[in-house]
Amino acid sequence: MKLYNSLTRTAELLEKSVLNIYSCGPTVYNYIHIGNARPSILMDVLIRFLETQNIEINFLQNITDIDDKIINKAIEQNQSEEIVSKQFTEAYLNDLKSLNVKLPNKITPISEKMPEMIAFIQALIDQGDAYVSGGNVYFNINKQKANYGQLSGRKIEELISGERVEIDLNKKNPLDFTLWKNTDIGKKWNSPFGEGRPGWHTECAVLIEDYFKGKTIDIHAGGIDLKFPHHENERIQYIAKNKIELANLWMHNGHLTMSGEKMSKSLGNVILVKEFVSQYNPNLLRWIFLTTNYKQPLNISDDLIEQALKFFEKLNNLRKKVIKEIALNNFNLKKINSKDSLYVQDFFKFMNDDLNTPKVLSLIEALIKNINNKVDANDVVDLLFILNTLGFGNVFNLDISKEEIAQIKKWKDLLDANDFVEADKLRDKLKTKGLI
Ligand SMILES: Nc1ncnc2c1ncn2[C@@H]1O[C@H](COP(=O)(O)OP(=O)(O)OP(=O)(O)O)[C@@H](O)[C@H]1O
Ligand SMILES: [Zn+2]
Repeated sequence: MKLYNSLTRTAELLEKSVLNIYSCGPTVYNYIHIGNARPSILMDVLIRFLETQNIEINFLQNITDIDDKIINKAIEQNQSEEIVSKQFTEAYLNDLKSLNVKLPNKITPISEKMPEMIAFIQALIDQGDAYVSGGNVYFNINKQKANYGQLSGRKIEELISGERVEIDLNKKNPLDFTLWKNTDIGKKWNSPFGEGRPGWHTECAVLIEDYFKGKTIDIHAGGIDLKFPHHENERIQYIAKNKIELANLWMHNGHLTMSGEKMSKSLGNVILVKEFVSQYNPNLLRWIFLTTNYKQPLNISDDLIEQALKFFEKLNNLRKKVIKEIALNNFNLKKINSKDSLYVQDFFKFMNDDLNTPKVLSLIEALIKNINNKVDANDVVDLLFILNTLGFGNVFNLDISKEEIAQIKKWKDLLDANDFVEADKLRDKLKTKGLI
């Protein structure tokens, strides 16, 4: 398949049978919002799709369980940092489950890798790629000028004059970033360079090095806001330490916005995942994300939610229609053609084209229309396959027991015999079960 690589700014062919993937996980100081769910659902769709082609996936994600935001929350709640991070790690995993997102192969809280972090930073100091100053350890950008800025596509001079860089007299170069932070508050670890905590960029780089044994991974994913400085700084440390690229391909999803502004905890314009799923079927969010290419920004609105509701209503009506065919006309879900149909071929073509999900949704619409015209086993099986691959769970569930078939038949007989009172009673029962 072809995927867009933020590093080379081209769509590149992905042709391996085993893929090592990393995605930056949440900082666990709060519940996640539906914007945070965009990278999770994106990776879920990508991985489910790759798995249909028997590609083996090794997917690692971190949990940032040490951070200033967690410390502040712990102080605010008068609780330990461990309790706060444990509470929100569990909430995060629950939210993923509620969205039918398959968990990564490995989820590692960064606090579990402290000796590895310290060894990594020490190695960078030993080789002159990092230095101790004012109790902190900084990465030495001057030594890596040739590689720095490649991911974000910015020149060092531009970055230095940029307003995002804070002036710090401890630094040799204003772009030098913190690998180890000497701090007064929060949990601290002992290290040869003093008590403190690792910086966020180092955490991801070390986890990747540790889990993937210092190799170049295939895909590194995360939201576009992480491209600079976070991913740039992850990458440069890895290059300095291991003399190889961190990732062959960098994948960045666009932001979910609300009224045109990035959905963000700090701005407060958030819909939490747990709020969303208590109000709507979680599949709505997945559908909403698929309406737009993952690289583009996506604005959530009442109108879009309305469109999603309509789509699932249509799908549910179709499901009932097929169930009726199964119960009353002995419709059999066996595929007649063993070869991939044109629909499935198109599905692969669109997905292979950098996950062109808007086109996939149009394809689903066409398939639904076709089945509505004539309930055909090949079409129904194709629709099931496509919905399943996209991770829509059992939204198009056609399972029906013999007993339920008998009840639908009986309802039909009662109607034919004009026994409307009994027919209505049975109809209510079948309706509650979502069968008609
Ligand atoms: N509005 C958004 N749309 C899409 N992805 C987002 C959005 N906000 C955050 N992300 C992504 O969610 C993932 C988790 O990030 P993280 O926990 O750092 O969120 P965050 O940046 O703290 O959120 P916020 O900006 O709301 O405080 C990252 O990959 C990040 O890029
Ligand atoms: Zn990261």
